Amino acid sequence: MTNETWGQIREGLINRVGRNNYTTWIEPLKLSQLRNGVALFEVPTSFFGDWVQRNYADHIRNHLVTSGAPVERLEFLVGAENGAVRSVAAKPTAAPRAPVRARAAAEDDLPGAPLDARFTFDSFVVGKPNELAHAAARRVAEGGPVTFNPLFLYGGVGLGKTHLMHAIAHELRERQPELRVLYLSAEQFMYRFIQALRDKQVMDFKSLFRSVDVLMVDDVQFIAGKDSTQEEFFHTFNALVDQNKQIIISADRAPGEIRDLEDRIKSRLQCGLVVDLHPTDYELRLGILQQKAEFYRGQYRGLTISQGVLEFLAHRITTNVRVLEGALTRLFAFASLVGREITLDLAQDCLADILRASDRKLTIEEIQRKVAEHYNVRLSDLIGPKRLRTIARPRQVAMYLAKQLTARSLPEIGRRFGGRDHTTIMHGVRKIEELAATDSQLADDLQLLKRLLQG
Ligand SMILES: Nc1ncnc2c1ncn2[C@@H]1O[C@H](COP(=O)(O)OP(=O)(O)OP(=O)(O)O)[C@@H](O)[C@H]1O
Repeated sequence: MTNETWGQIREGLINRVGRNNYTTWIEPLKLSQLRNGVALFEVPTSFFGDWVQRNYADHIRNHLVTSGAPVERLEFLVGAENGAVRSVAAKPTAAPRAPVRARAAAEDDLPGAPLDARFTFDSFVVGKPNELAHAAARRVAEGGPVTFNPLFLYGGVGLGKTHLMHAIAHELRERQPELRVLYLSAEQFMYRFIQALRDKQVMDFKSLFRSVDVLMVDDVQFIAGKDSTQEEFFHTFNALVDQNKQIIISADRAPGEIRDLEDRIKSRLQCGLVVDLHPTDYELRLGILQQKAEFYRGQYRGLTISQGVLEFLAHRITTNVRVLEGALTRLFAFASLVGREITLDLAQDCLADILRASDRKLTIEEIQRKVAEHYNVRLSDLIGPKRLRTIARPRQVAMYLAKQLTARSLPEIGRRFGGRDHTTIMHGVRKIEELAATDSQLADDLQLLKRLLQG
């Protein structure tokens, strides 16, 4: 099999892995050779090869076998600039840690935001929901040749985007102090730009932003709808990419979902690696709590917190990490003030408001409204009797989400969908489950809606 044939058959994987994953991980793979049951792919970086090996190797192998190629295993080689290749197994060599001396010289004139010293890789707890974002951030922080540009991190409030960006900046500054690393929020980018316009110093602004080696812009959704800032951002972005300088961006949603952001910017933002920080799961929350509790134990000497209380908090506070941290901080401060032990009772008293807010239940009406808005259909149609496919499918999506995201029974859901029978709801839920397994667009829609509803 040649690379050309691979190019023709690989599209069959879109349904298995979803379009986004296909574009990011499958399309860039070049089949270098297929011999003795081993398919050898060329990949841009060792990180890339590792990720594909871990997550997509089985899909690719099965697909090759069903397409008639006798493949037993996959191997990945990193394509080097001169055409030579090195095996993915080879550990990437970390850039030597240079002394911190050159740092001030490199960044003296940069108008960035200060970095939070606590936001490092060491203090970032890794779990399934943020595994890829963390790995990608680590890769960028190693420095070396730019492999994906930009790195686009997105996710709901308080899930660690800023933490990861600061961690990259800390690490780069330590490894390569001569690099000009600029971190700022999109809001600060806009104010600096407006200030430059007002002071007639736009050329200075442009040359300053084009002189950095690494640009990090946090919360980029802020510039949506702000036309001249978007324009300037677009030119800065292009100038840096042309110079092969690393850009790291964060936002509260994927580039394609940011309203009022110009299409050309969306498409630029999608060119690199787009990574989602998923809402936390129980294990990750517990891990974060354990790490922070360790820190507080040192601060409030003599004060301890039992595993049971930590588990209780991880179960009950599911909104985001910022709230979780806030709860623990309050608990330690309160216990130390009143001189009491941290018990479950104390936690329930002291955190009553946070626990109540976390208990807020999503309603079926909220789900229906969000789904109607997403598919651009009327709420009354979504609940009503119309059988048109353009309405019936969103209706089934809403039924599916109502079952997944609330504790309501099928008859209860049926009542809220215009008095439908529970078997109709069950049919709708099953239909969406089946379709989502093969229809990547639908799977993406479900993921987005869940995030919006739970965020
Ligand atoms: N995986 C993690 N391990 C340790 N701390 C974390 C983790 N995720 C988030 N945090 C902590 O949660 C708090 C909120 O994180 P951060 O500010 O990075 O969120 P964000 O995604 O940028 O949110 P926003 O969109 O509101 O800016 C920070 O104190 C951060 O250190």
